[in-house]
Amino acid sequence: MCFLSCQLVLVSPTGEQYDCLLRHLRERIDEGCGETIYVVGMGSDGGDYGLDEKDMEASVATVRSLCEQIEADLIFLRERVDTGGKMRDYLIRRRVGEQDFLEVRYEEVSERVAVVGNVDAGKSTLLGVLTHGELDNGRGFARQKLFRHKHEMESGRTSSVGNDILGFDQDGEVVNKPDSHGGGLDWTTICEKSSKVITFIDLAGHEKYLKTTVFGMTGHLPDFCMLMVGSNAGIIGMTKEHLGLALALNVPVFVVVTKIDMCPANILQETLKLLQRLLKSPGCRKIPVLVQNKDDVIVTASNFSSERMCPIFQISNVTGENMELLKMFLNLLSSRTTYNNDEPAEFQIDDTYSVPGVGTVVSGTTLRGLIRLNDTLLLGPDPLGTFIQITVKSIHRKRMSVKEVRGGQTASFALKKIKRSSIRKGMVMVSPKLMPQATWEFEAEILVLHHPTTISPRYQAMVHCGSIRQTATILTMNKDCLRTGDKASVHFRFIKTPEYLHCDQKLVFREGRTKAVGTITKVTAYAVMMGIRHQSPFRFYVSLPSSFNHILKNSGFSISSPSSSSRLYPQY
Ligand SMILES: Nc1nc2c(ncn2[C@@H]2O[C@H](COP(=O)(O)OP(=O)(O)OP(=O)(O)O)[C@@H](O)[C@H]2O)c(=O)[nH]1
Repeated sequence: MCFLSCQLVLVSPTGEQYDCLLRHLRERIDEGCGETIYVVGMGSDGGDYGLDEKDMEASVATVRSLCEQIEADLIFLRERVDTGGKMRDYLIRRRVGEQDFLEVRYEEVSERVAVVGNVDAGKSTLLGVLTHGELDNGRGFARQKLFRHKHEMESGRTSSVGNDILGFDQDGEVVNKPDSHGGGLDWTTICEKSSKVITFIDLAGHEKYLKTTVFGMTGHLPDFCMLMVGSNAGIIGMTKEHLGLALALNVPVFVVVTKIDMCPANILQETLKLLQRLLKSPGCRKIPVLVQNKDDVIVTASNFSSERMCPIFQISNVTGENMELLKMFLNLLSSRTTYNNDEPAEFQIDDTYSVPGVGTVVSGTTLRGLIRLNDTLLLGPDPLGTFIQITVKSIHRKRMSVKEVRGGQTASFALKKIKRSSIRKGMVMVSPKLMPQATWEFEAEILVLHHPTTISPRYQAMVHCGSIRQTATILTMNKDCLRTGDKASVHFRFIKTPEYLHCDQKLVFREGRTKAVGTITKVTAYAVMMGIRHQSPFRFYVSLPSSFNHILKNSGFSISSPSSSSRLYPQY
């Protein structure tokens, strides 16, 4: 493999070398979830670089041929000339697959970006500008297109987790087109025309909605986090909380500083200085990079998820300044999470709907494995910890009917013969092979990010884990009490209903301004009534716990019922 480290490797490879290059490229594309940035004219160890015109042409021809073999597009990004000669950066992206079902295609390459930041930082406005292609007027014009709930429209605040998509074609151009009727976006057309789709998860900025934000960050599995800061307001309110949350959950963060059109130069510089200081602080340990041009975009995008680099963009939603750099970055963003389709399927539910004519619909994220139409899965746990068999009758993804969904993809499923009221957020649908068990108690290693006094046993707070959101009590811990900055191993117990949990899952533990993050280390199944209920009135339990009465009392058979209003079809 050492020949790969020579910059001349692509000029005229032998058959064996060509196969090796192909294997190497395939691996990189798989690692990058369908795309990679490829530098021509530089050895793989970065040591030798530079080619003359003739060798560059021959090398590009080889790369083009490699791309044809793996059915990928080769997109030119930039050329650099150094003393050693020329180097070129290309984006190589796998082409979209054709889906024969209902003749719709869906994109291969897709990233989820959580949008956070303080109230008025311009989150909804930027999403409106990006996804609807029209600049803002500084008085809330662009965000109008995004508001989903009436009360948000009235107060101008985002309170629900919203989703918007931005599609890029093969040439990196935005596919979303301004809508002349003022209505919503045509997701089907966007997905059909795109080789890459970004889904934005617009999370609330107001402290009042922190639980929605935490839920969005834990439950929606974002690949990246876009932290928005108003240049005139600076690092205020929830900015640090949101940054801390993203870092604690290991989600790579990039920063967008908005409103540069209305901010005096000295205030903008002050905001940038404080931001850089915060990012470099021991709590964050990031390398801030002010993105000024296309080269900065390519360098930061290439090193983003693997390195500690944190790009900072300075934009205006009103004049559109630097918007092209941000769009280019979004097009080049590539996550490193790989999913194995052979694993048994797991899907977490984060919302339920009643759709007239369709029935009960659940939406959420496929955590792993592949789910196909007509698959039989186990849905649960209910308050008694049981799971019921269900069959997947239809699948929607980004508002389109599809035949299957894979790990990392959001989707909604229509379920037959099941009431919406018997399903709640935090439930899962999993492959029967997993023999799922519900759990009341678990242990986690936690870090207290903030607590005004001390945390001790019997303390109760809300646990967010994936789409689970339930109060839990601390039963025991390996320290007498915990203060801000303390780490401990803590034993928790849910107060209302058992949940389906895994070791290694991240969790957020919060109540008011108290916040702790952690990782589940042990899941206790002793108090679980495990069984599979078929769609009949009969239940059977594999084991009865000693604390049976206690559990019944605690669960009260009451499932927290989802809000009664029948909403629109889920926007996945
Ligand atoms: N001049 C100027 N105004 C902007 C810019 N971006 C946003 N605004 C204005 O700032 C106000 C607040 O923007 P929003 O998008 O609602 O802020 P937000 O962060 O989504 O706020 P929440 O949804 O409440 O969390 C609106 O009136 C926008 O028109 C910008 O770049 N320049």
